[in-house]
Amino acid sequence: MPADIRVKICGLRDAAMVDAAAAAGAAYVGFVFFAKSPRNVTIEAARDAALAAPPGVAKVALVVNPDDALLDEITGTVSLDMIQLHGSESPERVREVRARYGLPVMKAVGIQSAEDLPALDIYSKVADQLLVDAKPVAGGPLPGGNGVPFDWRLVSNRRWPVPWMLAGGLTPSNVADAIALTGVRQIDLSSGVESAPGVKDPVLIAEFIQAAQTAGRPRAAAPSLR
Ligand SMILES: O=C(O)c1ccccc1NCC(=O)[C@H](O)[C@H](O)COP(=O)(O)O
Repeated sequence: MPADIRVKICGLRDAAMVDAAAAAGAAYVGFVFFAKSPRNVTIEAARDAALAAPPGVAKVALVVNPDDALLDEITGTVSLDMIQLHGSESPERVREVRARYGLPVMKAVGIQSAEDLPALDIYSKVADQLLVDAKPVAGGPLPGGNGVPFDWRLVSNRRWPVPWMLAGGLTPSNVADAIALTGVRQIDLSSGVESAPGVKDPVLIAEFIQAAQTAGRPRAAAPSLR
């Protein structure tokens, strides 16, 4: 039987949110370091929140075109398992960050049309994981976390040499379709489990993870009539 679907709940801001995500079965928790986001955390708040993550739950720092000074401060303060680069970082920058911090790097790639797909092949050669997300609206305030899906058929049953996560507008109601259509085994989301911008809802988190894991399990064979 394939392993369970692994869910990353992104944009957690305190220990209570981390507790709720971990209790519901999240495999990853994400902290957003981006001042314009309603999910932005200070480095100190992320440090405290990360301490609430039990062993086995990976702690991810999400940054957008970070310089080394910011990454030095984050990685020197917060206990982390992965860095998520969510800006326009080049493949060379992905390599540099991996080498400098000794942490796995997940590179987010925004998808809107088939023209965006070659970037996934390029980044799959330098990153440890890919985050296949909806492309943000041009001129919009946030590079991610916009609650907007893309056309999942573009990545239907696609594989890369590294693991990947699907993101963009996923909710408890549409996650089963997303899994069925793409064959993805890892899911990332943020706004789909919020009661208000930046405020995670523990009930929605539990509902989402339950829906994702149910959808990811192979169906039992129909009983024989004889
Ligand atoms: O979530 C944010 O506020 C954010 C800000 C800046 C860059 C990226 C951001 N989020 C990226 C994520 O990893 C989200 O989980 C992903 O884009 C999906 O978001 P959603 O469509 O809200 O589920």
